[in-house]
Amino acid sequence: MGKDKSSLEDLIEKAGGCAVVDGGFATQLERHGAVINDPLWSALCLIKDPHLIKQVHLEYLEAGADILVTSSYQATLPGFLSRGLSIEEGESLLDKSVKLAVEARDSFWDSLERTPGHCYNRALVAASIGSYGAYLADGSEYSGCYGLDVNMDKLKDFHRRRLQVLVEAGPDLLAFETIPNKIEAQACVELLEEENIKVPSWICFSSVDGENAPSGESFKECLDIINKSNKVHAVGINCAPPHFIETLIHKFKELTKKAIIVYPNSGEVWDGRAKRWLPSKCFGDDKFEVFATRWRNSGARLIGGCCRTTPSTILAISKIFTQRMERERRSRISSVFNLRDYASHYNLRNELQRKIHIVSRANFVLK
Ligand SMILES: C[S+](C)CC[C@H](N)C(=O)O
Ligand SMILES: N[C@@H](CCS)C(=O)O
Ligand SMILES: [Zn+2]
Repeated sequence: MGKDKSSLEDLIEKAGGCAVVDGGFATQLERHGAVINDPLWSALCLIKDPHLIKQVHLEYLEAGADILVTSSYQATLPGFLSRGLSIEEGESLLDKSVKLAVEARDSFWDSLERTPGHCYNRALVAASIGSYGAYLADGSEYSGCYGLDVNMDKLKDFHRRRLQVLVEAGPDLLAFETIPNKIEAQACVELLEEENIKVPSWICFSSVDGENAPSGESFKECLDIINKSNKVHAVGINCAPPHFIETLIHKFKELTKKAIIVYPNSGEVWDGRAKRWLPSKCFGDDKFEVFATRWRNSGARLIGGCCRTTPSTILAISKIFTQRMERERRSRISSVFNLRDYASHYNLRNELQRKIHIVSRANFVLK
């Protein structure tokens, strides 16, 4: 029996085979002046400036994002508790992170009703679940070094309640982001099963060498675990430099049948101690445009940007994908016309032959 298409697969199909994920969320908050040099990082805005969160979501929608990733990357209950908030307040902020994105999506979609012929899809909201390393706020989402006291149970305990609250808030998808090692990938997979989560999810790894997970463990080891789960619909890389991505897509294609998702950062490197981006090989929107085509041709089905990319990056990607879809649509129409031409030519020929046959038969009868 064929299995039903998930909302994610449906979106990918509607988008012409490759959907666009939004870009750096915290980056865009900062461009609007938000100060997030804080252990809560972008989640600080959930407390201080929720309107700005909605505005950034709207900017990514306008740029053509098919998927919004929520502001919950570094929003965690222990993080909020150490801020002096109660459990109820922390849970309400997690709920709010999803609601803000849903509200932005709904109001943008409603406004499009007044724009005939627009080429947007109704976006999906993916609840961001940053890695344990993100919560540690020491840059360990890029090293995978969690210390000896961190075992499977600890990781599951860390993720469980946030996962429950986010799911309860009603996102379309779950986005596990910048997972740096095998044990955390396994914790996520086991949790999805234990909590019987019905919301489709993706799991994305960071990478600092372009070959392995940051911990040094091979992606084969990591994907072997994920492949066993039917709760994970896509797997890939986020917040790694763009020049690693094409090779990693080819590697992932050999390791999994799941949809492949990539949303790299600009190429700059995060200094976890100084809490700032170090200037290094940095790729602009023009490069993303070229890369995105190559990533798509290599087999990625979800493409976007992560830190230090902005709505203009997403606009560059979505524009070339929309143009491509338009070209494909035109060539489909022209091949339908060709087929029709052929069919009418064929019918005409048959019709002529039938008439010739009738005339010759009549001649024969008359003779
Ligand atoms: C994706 S990194 C730039 C997020 C910030 C990091 N977890 C930190 O707090 O240092
Ligand atoms: N969704 C997060 C990921 C940080 S690596 C953001 O874009 O800020
Ligand atoms: Zn990032």
